[in-house]
Amino acid sequence: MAGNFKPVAVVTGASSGIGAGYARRLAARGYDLALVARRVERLELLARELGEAHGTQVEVIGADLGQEADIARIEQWLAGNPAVTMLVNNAGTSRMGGTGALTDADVAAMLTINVTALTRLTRAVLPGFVARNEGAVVNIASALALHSLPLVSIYSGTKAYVLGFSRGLQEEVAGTNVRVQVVLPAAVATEIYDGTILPLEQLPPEIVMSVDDMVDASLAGLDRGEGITLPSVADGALWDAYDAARFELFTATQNGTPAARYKSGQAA
Ligand SMILES: NC(=O)C1=CN([C@@H]2O[C@H](COP(=O)(O)OP(=O)(O)OC[C@H]3O[C@@H](n4cnc5c(N)ncnc54)[C@H](OP(=O)(O)O)[C@@H]3O)[C@@H](O)[C@H]2O)C=CC1
Ligand SMILES: CC(=O)[C@H](N)C(=O)O
Repeated sequence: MAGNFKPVAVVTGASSGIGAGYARRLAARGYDLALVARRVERLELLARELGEAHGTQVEVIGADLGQEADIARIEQWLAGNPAVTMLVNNAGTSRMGGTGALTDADVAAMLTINVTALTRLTRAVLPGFVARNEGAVVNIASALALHSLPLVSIYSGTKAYVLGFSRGLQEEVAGTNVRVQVVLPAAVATEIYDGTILPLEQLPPEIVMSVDDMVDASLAGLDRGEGITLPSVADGALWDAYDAARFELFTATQNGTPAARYKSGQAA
């Protein structure tokens, strides 16, 4: 733990859904919190609830992570706060629609909130975590990091970035006590579906997880030392097989010779 500070967990996107779920569970685990989102009134209600329930000290930080000035402000706050020992990069947005049909603002929001802000906030905490040889970054990706679907092509791409970035980071901090966990939930019952062309009610109920189940599974994964957590996947060996195939394929690319099927006149 840093100095004499009580550990502080920072949760972005804590005004609803998965982020609010993390805030509740981390408060119960004894963390003080810094909660980031645009809807400050919701964060304040949650702060009051957690203060009463657990004595949690909560800093409410209103910020629009789609805006450069706000990202920079949170970066500075994180970099200058050695009590922070956990960053949950949860804030995210999903704008559904064909790639050509989305507005430029929709596309910018997904790229900025899901990719740029997550990257910059991670970069802000990482040097302190490494210097203190402690700390955890929890990045919320999605099962769509593994499988792009039409109507969410850009969203899927942003989540594939979160997965790839997090895996690289895991290699970077290997050998230290700094942890990087990437979480790949499938459908979770939250407001992210509200007002979209795929409202929650249209999903088969049996594929939808509750926020509490998802957060509890993810924290159990963190406790188990997992780098990659798939809360709804019963057979953990599926990931091992997938990752082994991915690595075999990558290894096969490390070959300076064009494959025979790409050479004119040669059979595949
Ligand atoms: N629900 C699901 O099925 C799944 C969700 N996820 C991911 O989980 C994460 C949380 O989403 P979920 O809980 O489902 O959805 P919610 O819509 O309930 O929560 C999204 C959170 O992100 C915050 N947020 C959105 N835009 C901004 C912004 N511009 N600046 C700051 N905060 C912002 C919202 O706060 P505010 O509006 O107050 O700013 C809110 O707290 C996302 O990264 C999402 O991609 C992954 C897989 C499945
Ligand atoms: C399609 C979505 O927006 C969903 N939140 C997911 O990540 O599965």
